[in-house]
Amino acid sequence: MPRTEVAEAREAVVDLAGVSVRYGSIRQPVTALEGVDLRITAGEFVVLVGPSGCGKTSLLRVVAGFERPASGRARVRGEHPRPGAGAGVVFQQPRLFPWRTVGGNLGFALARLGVPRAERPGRIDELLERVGLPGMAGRRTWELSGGQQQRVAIARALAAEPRLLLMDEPFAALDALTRERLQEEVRTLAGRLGTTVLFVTHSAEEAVLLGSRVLVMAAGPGRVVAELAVGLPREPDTDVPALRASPEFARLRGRLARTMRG
Ligand SMILES: Nc1ncnc2c1ncn2[C@@H]1O[C@H](COP(=O)(O)OP(=O)(O)OP(=O)(O)O)[C@@H](O)[C@H]1O
Repeated sequence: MPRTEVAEAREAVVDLAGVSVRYGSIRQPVTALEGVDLRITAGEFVVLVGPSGCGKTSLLRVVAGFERPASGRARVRGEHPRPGAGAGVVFQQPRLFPWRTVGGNLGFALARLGVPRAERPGRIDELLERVGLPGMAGRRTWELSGGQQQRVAIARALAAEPRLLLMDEPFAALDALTRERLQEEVRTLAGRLGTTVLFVTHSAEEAVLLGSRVLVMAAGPGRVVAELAVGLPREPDTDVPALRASPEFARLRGRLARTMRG
């Protein structure tokens, strides 16, 4: 690897120092986050876990550029975070364009990325295949179930093959089988493309399966209280179903669940 690439690989993609986020009024302030430090380097898959209200979404919103910290410093690749700066974002709700078809939603994203018109139908079919919705390009989004809509939103984020992917409980509304399938898809894809991911979940199992590093947060005020390095294999050809069944996976999941309870 040339020297510049080595330096880039070590450079922080996300760099937060002493970040605090406050909502509400001066009379009734809500401190969602207090003094959070977070450094994520290229290719890391960082998962945030913690009880409801501990500031996970707020942290993601700071990195996405939707929320400005009340104090502290936030940088994404050395710059102030701003929406549309290249990070792919998947929210808890799908937020699709209701007036476009499924293919229209994906085609719009591909067009914005400069994918030539002639290549778009093939790319759309491939993306829908990946999220388990083959042949659904012509459907209206309102004809889809909530879980199916969320899969379209995930396909839209994957379409851009972003270098930074921010995901806020993206699989929460899906049935167990679809969730497992998409966990495997996102894990493999991120590994193959070297995508840096910041992912929010309530599930210790999901956190250990996906994350190379898991940060445990606590509320009142929202902060990071523990960190777990996950040393499970991440090569693109990893047999993920076998990994799920491995004793090491069970050990890590148990350890994280205990930390989350404690
Ligand atoms: N727009 C807002 N106005 C006022 N308070 C807010 C706002 N958004 C979030 N909060 C408060 O900030 C705190 C952190 O919220 P946040 O959504 O970041 O937590 P979370 O860990 O993502 O929660 P959950 O797991 O339930 O999604 C909570 O106390 C919440 O009530």
